[in-house]
Amino acid sequence: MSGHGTPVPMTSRACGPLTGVAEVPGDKSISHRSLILGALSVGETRITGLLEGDDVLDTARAMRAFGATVTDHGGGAWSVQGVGVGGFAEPSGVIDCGNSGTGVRLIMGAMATTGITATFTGDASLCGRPMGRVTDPLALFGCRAHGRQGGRLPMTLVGAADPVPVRYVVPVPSAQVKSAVLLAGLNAPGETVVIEREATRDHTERMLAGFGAEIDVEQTDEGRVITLQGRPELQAQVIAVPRDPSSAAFPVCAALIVPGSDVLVPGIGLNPTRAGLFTTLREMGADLTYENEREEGGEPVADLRARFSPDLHGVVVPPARAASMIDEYPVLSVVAAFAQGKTEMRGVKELRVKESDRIDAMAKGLRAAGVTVDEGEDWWVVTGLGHGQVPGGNTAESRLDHRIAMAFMVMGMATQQPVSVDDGSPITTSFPIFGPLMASLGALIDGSKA
Ligand SMILES: O=C(O)C1=C[C@@H](OP(=O)(O)O)[C@@H](O)[C@H](O)C1
Ligand SMILES: C=C(OP(=O)(O)O)C(=O)O
Repeated sequence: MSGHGTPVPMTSRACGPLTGVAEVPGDKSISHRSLILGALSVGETRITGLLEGDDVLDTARAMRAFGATVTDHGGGAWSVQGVGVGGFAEPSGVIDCGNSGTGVRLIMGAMATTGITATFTGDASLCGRPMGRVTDPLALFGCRAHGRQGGRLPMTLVGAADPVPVRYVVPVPSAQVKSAVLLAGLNAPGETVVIEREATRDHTERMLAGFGAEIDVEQTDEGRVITLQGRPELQAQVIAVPRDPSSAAFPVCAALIVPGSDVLVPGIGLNPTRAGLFTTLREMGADLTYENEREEGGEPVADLRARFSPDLHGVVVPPARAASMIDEYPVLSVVAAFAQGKTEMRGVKELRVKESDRIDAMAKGLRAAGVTVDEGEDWWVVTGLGHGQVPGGNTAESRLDHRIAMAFMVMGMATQQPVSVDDGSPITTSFPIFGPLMASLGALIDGSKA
């Protein structure tokens, strides 16, 4: 649970070259799903490389509350003794998902078609985020939700005792919504069909197949049509969680803007539904190479090598790429500030309903650092000043948003004056070793607890 403690102000200042190997933690999306699918399967799922960030630890606690046995064996090794599809027990207390949209929305889906009732809450950020996007499709299965105005947490879900399968076209590009419907479909008899017009990260589909569910994905004129047969017996798995590309983004982007840098980020998942940032950076002229390309656990993986790139230029990032880099726009906007010319980011309305309104949070901080940002409801444009030309000297609000805090810490590594954030404590939600890892590469960050 994040954001409940004392704020941790942090300051980042210009540093010498960043060099070395950045072993970033496990993938957050895959970590949540490993715990949830482990809890819904029969037998013991063994997981290595689990991200031990607050978001995932909250999901582990929640799975215990629903009756699974979740054990931490140390060093990222965990096991989950599952209760089987439909086997969730009614929790005796409120489920606190902390700062995690993925956690709360996927768990809501997983319990929505069991005849139990559960009450969910979270921190101030999560309680401000829309849950109707999940509870609307869950209502089609027969699940009832009672929350605050605007479909906000705290919220009680009364699961459907007699669920029916659904066919649902996801109205927003969201892997969380898609996944919630699929997880609910697990305990509905018959065929649940989810259609997404724009492809979003496909970890749920891949993992459901891995756990033995009958799931079929077809690309049609309507979009990606995912068909799941309900009431499978999921079989426990052995899972090695790959390192998180969304966390790799921070040392990679830092290396591109700090003179003389040369950083290797090994073992990063390059699933095309997640790799949009790296494509964009290369289009901008980044010296970013994929080394030792291979496949691990059914996912394409490579070691990323990022070197200082003095001649970055602005690009237009197309809306079609948004889902594959949705969490990376904050740090991309920082790189854009050090490029020549405008970087246009379009089709990104979803950024306004993340842990914070990420367009607003970044635009305000970038402007305070001397960078011009124009914005509309679903777009923003950063006018780059070029390498060495970004003034900095500002204190940005992190707004309980880990990605905003880390993006501004990266910016301060290459600005003329240091850059601060009022509260870096949210960083532990997704990247608990951010501070020491960046320091080991040569970054100068004060105040870091993470
Ligand atoms: O399914 C997931 O694991 C996630 C989906 C994305 O959210 P949306 O589904 O809201 O786009 C992303 O922003 C989040 O960090 C993780
Ligand atoms: C949006 C994010 O997470 P979530 O929706 O799980 O809170 C994120 O990690 O950037």
